[in-house]
Amino acid sequence: MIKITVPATTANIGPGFDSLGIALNLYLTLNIYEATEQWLVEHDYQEDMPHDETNFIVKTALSLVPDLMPHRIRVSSDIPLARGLGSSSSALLAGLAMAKALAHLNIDNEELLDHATALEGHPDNVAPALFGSGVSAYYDGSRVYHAPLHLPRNINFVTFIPNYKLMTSNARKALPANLPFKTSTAASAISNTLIAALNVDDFNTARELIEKDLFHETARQHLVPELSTIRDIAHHLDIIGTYLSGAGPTIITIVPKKDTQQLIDALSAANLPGKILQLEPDFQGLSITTERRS
Ligand SMILES: Nc1ncnc2c1ncn2[C@@H]1O[C@H](COP(=O)(O)OP(=O)(O)O)[C@@H](O)[C@H]1O
Ligand SMILES: N[C@@H](CCOP(=O)(O)O)C(=O)O
Repeated sequence: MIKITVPATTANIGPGFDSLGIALNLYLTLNIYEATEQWLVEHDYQEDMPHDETNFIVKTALSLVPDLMPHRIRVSSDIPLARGLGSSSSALLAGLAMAKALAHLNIDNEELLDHATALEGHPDNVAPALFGSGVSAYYDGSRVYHAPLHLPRNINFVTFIPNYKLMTSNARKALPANLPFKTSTAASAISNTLIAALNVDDFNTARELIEKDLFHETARQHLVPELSTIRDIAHHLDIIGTYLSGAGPTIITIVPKKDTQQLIDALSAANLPGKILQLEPDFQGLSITTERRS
């Protein structure tokens, strides 16, 4: 049996729109069993998700190797769908990794990343899902340039997942078609300075810049009213950097570990409709293991 695991991801991290992302410790697991006549996809999603070759994971695998031999596969995942935690990127990478493993393809992670980004359209989820930890990336339309993002030690990602879904494609429709030159300069300066602050463990500067995004949050905040509520709660505790995870609706506050419980208690008391999780970075990224049955 071949087992593929891919972590969840939180993208943008405030001002790093389509560029910054961090892998988190929720996982999609894909088990690949025997070869079969037709693709057979078992899964435990509550959703109406195809069990045949029209399944997204199989379609992604076939985009890389069109004549891939069908197999019985099983997908299980604790990454919620369409919530801004990179479920589509995890499924997409699982499909590509399956094609690579079954067809014994000789492609490295760079090629895998280019292919995954071409399918996803932006690298900020697929890059950290592939490599683990934090990544800053730029896609020029054919190739991804990327570098690790330094993460402070002793932080948690206090994650509020609303009860409703928001498809990334819909949240992208809310974005402006253009940004004035002055705004773009400021937006990129904020993002650059956030990365520089993280590099020297200056968490005081970093957490302020996390909330100064000029690229996407203002345009999307009407879709996720909880963003301003959670920011207010977090600011009262004076510990905080809160941002819209990916395209939303999940909202994440990066917190020093010591302050985590205090924030979770305050968020729980607000009784917002959704789930609160305490997440941590994943440092491994995508993994493929082969288990031999005796
Ligand atoms: N394991 C999976 N198998 C099949 N399709 C999936 C899987 N995970 C995600 N998807 C597809 O991706 C969609 C969500 O993608 P998207 O809107 O980008 O949100 P997210 O922020 O979760 O990536 C789902 O509605 C579903 O169509
Ligand atoms: N940069 C993208 C990130 C989308 O992430 P997802 O987890 O919501 O798919 C965007 O903001 O649109």
